[in-house]
This record gives sequence, structure tokens and C-alpha cells, in this order.
Amino acid sequence: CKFIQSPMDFGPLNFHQTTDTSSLDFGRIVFDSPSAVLRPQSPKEISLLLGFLSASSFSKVTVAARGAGHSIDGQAQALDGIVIEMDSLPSTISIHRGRESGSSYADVSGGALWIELLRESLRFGLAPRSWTDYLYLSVGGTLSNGGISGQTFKHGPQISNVLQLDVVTGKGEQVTCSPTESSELFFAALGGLGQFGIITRARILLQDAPPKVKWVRAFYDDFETFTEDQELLVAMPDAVDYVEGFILLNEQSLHSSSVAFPSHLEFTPEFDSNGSNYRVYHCIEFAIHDYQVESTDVEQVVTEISRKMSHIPSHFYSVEVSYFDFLNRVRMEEVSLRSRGLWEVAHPWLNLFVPKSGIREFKDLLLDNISPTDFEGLVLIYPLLRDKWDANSSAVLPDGGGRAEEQVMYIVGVLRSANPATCAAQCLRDLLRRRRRVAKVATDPRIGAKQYLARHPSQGQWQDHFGRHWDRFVARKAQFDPLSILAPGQGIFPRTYASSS
Ligand SMILES: Cc1cc2nc3c(=O)[nH]c(=O)nc-3n(C[C@H](O)[C@H](O)[C@H](O)COP(=O)(O)OP(=O)(O)OC[C@H]3O[C@@H](n4cnc5c(N)ncnc54)[C@H](O)[C@@H]3O)c2cc1C
Repeated sequence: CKFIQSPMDFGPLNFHQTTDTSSLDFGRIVFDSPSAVLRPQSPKEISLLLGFLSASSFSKVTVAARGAGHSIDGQAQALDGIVIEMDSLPSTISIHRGRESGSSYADVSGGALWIELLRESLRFGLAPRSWTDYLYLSVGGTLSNGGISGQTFKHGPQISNVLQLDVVTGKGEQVTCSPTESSELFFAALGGLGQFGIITRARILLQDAPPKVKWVRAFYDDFETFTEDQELLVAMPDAVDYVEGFILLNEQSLHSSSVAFPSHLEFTPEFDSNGSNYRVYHCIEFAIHDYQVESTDVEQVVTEISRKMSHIPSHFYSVEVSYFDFLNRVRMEEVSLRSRGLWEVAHPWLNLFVPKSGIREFKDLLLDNISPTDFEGLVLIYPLLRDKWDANSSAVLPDGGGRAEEQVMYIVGVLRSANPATCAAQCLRDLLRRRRRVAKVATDPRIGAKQYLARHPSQGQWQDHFGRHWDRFVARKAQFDPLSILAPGQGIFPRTYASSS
């Protein structure tokens, strides 16, 4: 098709030649090259492109929005199609301070990074309520998935903290939508894997930002006690603002998870590798916002909470840091990994929502399938509460595998790096095979997990993933992107032609 020769002119649209970045993401597993790149200066240009493609009966061109390109499996790529680089949209951020609490918000471009929104909103003493651990991700990219971090138990994922969106649908229509206006598109786009439209603006709820945060870590040698304490903390949303946790598999995972934590840890665990009973440890991380008002003694609150916890005696550490440094903590890990050449490597990550009833079995499955001694990276694990998610959004959570729906579920992130010095091509293939095996067993009804951020290899597997929500997802696709032009890198719907629709 002549249209996709690049560089090219299409009316007022200026296409660019593909670059290495347009076929690259954080995963470094899939490298699908597009035929052209669009760097739009306005949503109108995106609308023109999608309007043309959906009206043209011969075209089979697909289009992927690329936010920060931090997907793992090529989700923001478009083989032989067009990649829209969202960072070219003017990164306007406007902050509105409401008179009442809960009425402040930011209007932000879909291509802006969360770090930019944080910096701008802090100038007004405000900040979004719900975050991801890493802030160099785009607003449109995380809202197309969920957006999860230690605040999710309290405020829900990022997709539960959006008031309004501007979306360009697969048909090229520019639509402003909200829970009350074009609500089907609003909920479809949130967690919608980029399938229904391109988010060009989001209105994000803000709250008063605390100047400081009390940041706490406590260590455990027993998984049951670790999860019981995590569940204790998420049951205290009035006192606690953030809860996460990780499994410490070896010395390296202890050190890499401690890079940003500004306190010397006296914790020297013995990862006993003798025999089959390899010993692992666990760490809970929680935080409390410190508004520095006389009426609340945050130190006292931490002490009271620690009395209720059952961590290893004396292995409880707390520090006070600025809110900005706390939210931006993963940046320090990035800098440290970059300095050792360990950031731009393959990342065969696996993320799952695991029902509480299956978490113990899942942990055993995971430990059976990774060798703790050579694991490089981090295993995150912390509880979320189901009622903080809006069931109208497109995000998929576990059904509970026939059990009564449980309020508590866990997010588990197996964030593994494949250092090419120690893990070359065959080793990476082996890690990907093991990732598939763990995902398969975990998503069987026995454990009943659902993958987060996954790219399933066939439509049948996507159908299994969506389960009872598949028909709604398909109907939304038919309504907003009937030719399946958008986000081909997710591998859900094959592109169809206008003439056959
Ligand atoms: C270091 C690191 C840390 C992370 N931490 C977290 C975390 O704590 N919590 C969490 O929930 N996730 C986390 N993630 C995952 C991250 O949220 C997703 O990978 C997300 O997609 C990244 O956003 P992005 O801008 O890079 O998206 P991209 O990879 O660019 O795009 C992802 C998908 O969204 C589509 N898309 C992109 N922009 C738009 C838009 N404006 N409108 C519609 N569709 C769009 C793309 O086509 C693609 O299908 C992390 C990832 C990394 C690499």
C-alpha cells in the first residue's frame, strides 16, 4: 500500500521515518517495526488519520499510540502500521483547585508523564491520589491498563481517579466523555488496552499533597504472618496511605529494593541454600502522609501501628522523606541499574491479580518455578481491595474461580531482568517458557488469577482472560473501533476491511 511508504505526506499530516524507538519497549522481547511514525501536534491530527483510515476501503493499516513505551510484550507497537508518538502532543497541564475537598483536578495531555503531572501539581500544593511505582510512564498508557501502586487499596487504581477523558475513537471521532457523558466510551477506554480510542486528555482527581511522608519497612521470615500484617494495614485506610511488600529471594533482591530507602538496614538474612528448603524473607513497606500539623503526631501513629504487627522483632525501620522523593523512589533504582548497564536489558515480567484464597498456593508455585539464587529483579506482592475498582471499566480482575467473590486480592509482580552477561538468548527463551508455565497454572480455576499487562498469544486466550466480560469488550470494539485499527500490538482483534464490515 503506497500510503504507508515513509516519510510521507498525507494532507496536513507529516509522517516520519521509523526509528529504533518505534519498535522498542521496556521488555526488549518483541521488536515489530511500523512503516511510519506520526508525531501529532494536536488531537485533530489523530482524528484526521483515524477518520481517513476508517473510511478507506482498501487500507489495512493499523495504528498504535505509543506513550512512554514501557510495555513488556510489544503492546505499543504496530507491525507495518503507524505508531503515534504521544509525547509530541503539547504537554499542557492545567490545575484547578476546588473549594471543597475532593473537587480539585488536573487536565493533562494523554502523552504527558506522571512525573510531569506531579511536578506541576505540587506547585499548587496538590497531587494525584493514586500512583504507579515508577513515574516516567504516560498518563494515557497507564489509564489504558489500570495504574496500580501502594495507594490502590485506599483510592483504587488510577482508572478509579479520573473524572473525564478526551478520546479519539478508532473512527476518528473526537469525544469528551465522563461517567455521565458518553459513559460507555469513558468506561471502555479505562483499562481498555488502547482498543477503543486514543486518550488525548485526562481529568485527574487531586488531593492536598503532604510535604513529608513517613516511610516504613518491616521484615518477616514467614509468609503467612507477612500477608496477615499486610491485610491488617489495608484495613486501616484512615491511618495508612500506602502499602506494598516484596519477597526477598537473595542478597541482590534485598540490596536492589533498598537503594532508595535512606536508612541503614541491620537486617542480614541467611538465605540458606542447603538442601531443598531454600529460605526466603519478606518485607512490608508502608507509608503515612505527614501534613505536619500539630494535631497529628505521625511518629506516634507509626508506633501504635507497629505494636499491632508481627514482624521479626527489631527489624522495623522508619524514615521521613519528602513526598516527591517518596513517589519518585524507583528513579533511584533506575539510575543505579543504568550505571551498571542493567536497565536496558530484556524484562520477561509477569504481573497477576491473585485471589486471596489462592495466594499461598501461588507463592509455592512461583518459588517452585524460579531458582531464587539466580533471580535478578524483584517480586512485588501486596493486597488490593476489589470494591475500589469500577466494574464498568474494561480492566479484568479475578472472578474468584467459583468461590464467593473475595474483597481482598493480591497483585504480584515478578519483575525479572535478563542480564545478557549471565542470561543470553537461550536462557531468555527458557525464562519466557517458565513465565508461560506459571501464568498457565496460576490462571487455571484452582488458583483463579488474572494476568495484568499481559499480551495473550491468541484471541481464544483473550476470550478466556476476559471471561464473562468478553461479550461486552467485543461489543465496545464494534462500537468504537469496528475495523480494529487500534493497538494491534495487544494481539486481540485482527484488522478488518471497511468493505467487509
Ligand atoms: C519500570 C516500570 C515500572 C512500572 N510500574 C508500574 C506500577 O507500579 N503500576 C502499574 O500499574 N504499572 C506499572 N508499570 C507498567 C505500566 O503501567 C504499563 O506498561 C503502561 O502501559 C506504561 O505506560 P506507557 O506510557 O509506557 O505505555 P505504552 O507502553 O506506550 O502503551 C501501553 C498500551 O497503551 C496504549 N496507549 C498508550 N498511550 C495511549 C493513549 N494515550 N491512549 C490510548 N492508548 C494508549 C498503547 O498502544 C499500548 O497498547 C511499570 C512499567 C515499568 C517499565
